Amino acid sequence: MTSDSTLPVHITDAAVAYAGRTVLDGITLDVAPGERVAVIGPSGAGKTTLFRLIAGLVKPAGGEVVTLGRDTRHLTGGALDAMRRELGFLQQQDNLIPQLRVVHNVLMGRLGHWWLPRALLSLLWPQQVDRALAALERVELADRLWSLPDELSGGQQQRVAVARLIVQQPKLVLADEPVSALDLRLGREIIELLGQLASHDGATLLVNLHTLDLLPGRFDRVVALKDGRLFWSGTPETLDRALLRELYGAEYRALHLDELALPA
Ligand SMILES: Nc1ncnc2c1ncn2[C@@H]1O[C@H](COP(=O)(O)OP(=O)(O)OP(=O)(O)O)[C@@H](O)[C@H]1O
Repeated sequence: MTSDSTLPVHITDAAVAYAGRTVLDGITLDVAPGERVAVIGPSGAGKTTLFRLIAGLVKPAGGEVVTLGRDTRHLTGGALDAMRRELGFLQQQDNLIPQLRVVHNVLMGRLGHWWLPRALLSLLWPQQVDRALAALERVELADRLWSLPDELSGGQQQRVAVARLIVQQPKLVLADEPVSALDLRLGREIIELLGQLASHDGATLLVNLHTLDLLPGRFDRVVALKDGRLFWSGTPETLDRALLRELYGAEYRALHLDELALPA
């Protein structure tokens, strides 16, 4: 049983250990429906592990993790599949299947909604092409319906991956460093498209973000992790330089955070 099963993410005092080494500890975090949350912190802080924990890919060594109303400690088989259907993933790269044309890659987002025969048929004869096209129009790639991923730039490939999320209609999107391989302008486009999944499609959004320039105006909340613990949480507007220095330590200069435009 859970104390609040209505939240997309409800984590209480969770810990994760890899081979006996604790990498997340004392994590308590609630995320509201439709909220856009950026997860930040230095390398090795535990950001990816937090996403894996929420997705049910790792089980908490202690505490409780409830994702989309389901306690991940007890999820197996069909219940796990059902939760994953409602979860959308976006990684830094390699989100697309290189052998499949854009239309098929986008329609992979429907796979979890289709019976197996329809899914197999779609690989030969794409089902719901109009749906793929509408999603590609939203990411301004309607003219690339029949391209192969290799024929697209890195930014275009990420936009196709966002189109796949649009057709999937996940309740919760976990985007793990989705713009780390892109320059600032292309990264901004992807973050804005992800934001529309929240504002237009009602999804809840968690983004592991290294590019802090993209925070203002695009996220409701920032959650900062350090050494496997929740270090700070607040709005992007309340982040200040002293806090970032303490959070990032030696990485502060290497990441050029002293050049970041901040209130103080
Ligand atoms: N499968 C694993 N087995 C053992 N240790 C792991 C594993 N995955 C991650 N770790 C360790 O857990 C800690 C947290 O890693 P994680 O990838 O979650 O950090 P992160 O904040 O996402 O880092 P980065 O920003 O560099 O990607 C690190 O010390 C890492 O070495």
